[in-house]
Amino acid sequence: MKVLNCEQSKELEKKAVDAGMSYLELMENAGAAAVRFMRKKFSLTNKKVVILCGKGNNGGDGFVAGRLLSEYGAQVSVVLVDGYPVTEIAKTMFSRLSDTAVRIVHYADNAGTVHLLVSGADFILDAIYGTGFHGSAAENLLPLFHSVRHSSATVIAVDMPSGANCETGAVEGECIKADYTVTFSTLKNGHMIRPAQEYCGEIAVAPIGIRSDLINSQEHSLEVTEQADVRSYFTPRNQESNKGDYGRLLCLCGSDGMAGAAVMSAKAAVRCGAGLVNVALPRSIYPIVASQVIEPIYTLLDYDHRGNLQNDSLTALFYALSSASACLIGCGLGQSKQATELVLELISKSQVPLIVDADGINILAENINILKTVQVPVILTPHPGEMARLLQTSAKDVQAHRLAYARDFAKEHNVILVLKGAGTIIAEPNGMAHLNMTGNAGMAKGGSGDVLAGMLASFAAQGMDPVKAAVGAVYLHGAAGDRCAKEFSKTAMLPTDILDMLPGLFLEIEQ
Ligand SMILES: NC(=O)C1=CN([C@@H]2O[C@H](COP(=O)(O)OP(=O)(O)OC[C@H]3O[C@@H](n4cnc5c(N)ncnc54)[C@H](O)[C@@H]3O)[C@@H](O)[C@H]2O)[C@@H](O)CC1
Ligand SMILES: [K+]
Repeated sequence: MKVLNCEQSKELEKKAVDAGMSYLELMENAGAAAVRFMRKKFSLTNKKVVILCGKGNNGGDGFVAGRLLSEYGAQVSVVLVDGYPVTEIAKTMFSRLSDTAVRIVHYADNAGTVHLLVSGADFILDAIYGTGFHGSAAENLLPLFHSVRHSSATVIAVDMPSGANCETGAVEGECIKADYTVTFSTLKNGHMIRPAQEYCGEIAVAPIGIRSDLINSQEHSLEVTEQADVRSYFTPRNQESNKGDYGRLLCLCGSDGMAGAAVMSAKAAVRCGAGLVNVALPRSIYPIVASQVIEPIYTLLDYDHRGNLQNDSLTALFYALSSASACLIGCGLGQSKQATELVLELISKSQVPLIVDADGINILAENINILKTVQVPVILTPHPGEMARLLQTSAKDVQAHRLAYARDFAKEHNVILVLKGAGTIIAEPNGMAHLNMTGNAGMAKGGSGDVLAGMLASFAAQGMDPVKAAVGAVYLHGAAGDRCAKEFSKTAMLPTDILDMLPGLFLEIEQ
């Protein structure tokens, strides 16, 4: 599903105007769309509706809604929160209120009255700020925001909850917490990115008369993954095929004390259809891993008494790499000197897509320039803490700028960056980003990331385009996690339960 940023949204409106619509018509349709949404959901006759209007075009939509709601029998008060409108179209819409029963109140002169109206309202329509808002809400409005927060009215935000940045999803000060947000033509960044997303409530995308061919052809740089997208990434397995047709995945995963990561990533890779999985691991953990997952083959790594990898192990590892179609590095690998050397060797020598997770990322963070020399697709799957290490900042800072940081990193280092966490972002080097909405807090447990890495690497090994492999794996991993939460609860579900939900998901995809 397409998501537009503010500039793209303005571009789309301009195209509609070039194609014959007027801005006034767009505003009339926007206000009418908000009212249509309300009428569909609620009975409005004699209901008290307070419409908070800013001085920009978002306020203009509010004036339109006020006029129409009044025609439909609601008792409407329009509050001018910041004085009279300043744009020509909003001024026109304001003037059209003069022959109606709508009561107009200036917040600056009648704050007490406005607080009473808000606290007694059945519905509050928030048309203070829309896509034109940046920074934090004006200080003098904070008591009003406070009243709205404490009112029992149903709050409907027009286009965007006021106080949220539509472009970045940031909420820097007070913000209206809406029960519903009615937006126009397409979703915008702020509806999908936290923390703004949390203020939107249920989001409805309403048409405002812009032709669908203009919407479809509008350039965009963010997409929310849908099941239909993911389904299209898979082709049915050919009846005549054999294991050689489904790729060979080499996994350099696991170390003393972290055998489970190797088990989970390898199991996930096998579950997701790879023809052959080869796990390279220290001989010391082989019995544990192989007893838990028997489908892979194993390349055993032997170390001499000084802890250096023996030559024949290195030869075996590079032989495995030469026949692999993708290589997963890092789950439970540790950050020993030997692991570091191996990771850097594999990254610099690989001729096939590389998936770098967990300790592989930590090692990369110390040697980031190696990415300049890599010619193959590289997919990094950091959680916010690992991303913070890559960027030498804090996880909190990463979380506050998820989309921007993921995008910038992917561009700068020419990698596919999978920034995990609620609302995982997959950023491509060309600026395109994909947002994932599946998954839940029950997945916030050690091991979930190993499962994801194995899934992603499995798809890449089978020849799926690396971006699709990342987008598809993230979506299915979250969808499987959602099924686990339903069946086992968020508290009790295990990362390995995610693996058990994959067959059901693939059955649906294969239909
Ligand atoms: N452009 C169009 O053709 C359409 C626009 N529409 C509406 O227009 C909105 C965008 O309108 P605008 O671009 O006029 O912007 P907004 O109405 O969203 O807000 C801009 C106003 O808020 C003020 N403002 C911004 N940040 C502020 C801050 N931190 N503190 C105090 N004041 C601040 C600005 O000075 C400006 O007056 C959309 O969200 C949508 O609701 C709709 O009518 C559909 C058609
Ligand atoms: K608004």
